[in-house]
Amino acid sequence: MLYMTRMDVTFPPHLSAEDIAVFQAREKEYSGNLQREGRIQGIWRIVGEYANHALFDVETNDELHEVLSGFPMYPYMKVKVTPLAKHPNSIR
Ligand SMILES: O=C(O)C[C@H]1C=CC(=O)O1
Repeated sequence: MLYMTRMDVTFPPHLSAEDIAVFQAREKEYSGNLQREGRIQGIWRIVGEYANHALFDVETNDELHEVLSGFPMYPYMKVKVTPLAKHPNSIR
């Protein structure tokens, strides 16, 4: 099942630049693993925002929730999920 997500990241002001760098490194590793596994099909930066759109391919809502809540930055993310169905005009 395909899901388009939007993740907005807001770090609390008490986190230092070093704390944030650690989160970013952990996030890169976690996200890279999901991309290598094919559970993230693509991820794009939303221009001008600390936010992304990502296309997930997972089996169930529960799996998506597990994957999303495993992101190291999850406590600092607002996530919007859009489930995708086949468009009747799609040629693929
Ligand atoms: O930098 C971001 O957009 C936050 C984060 C969420 C997933 C990911 O790979 O990075």
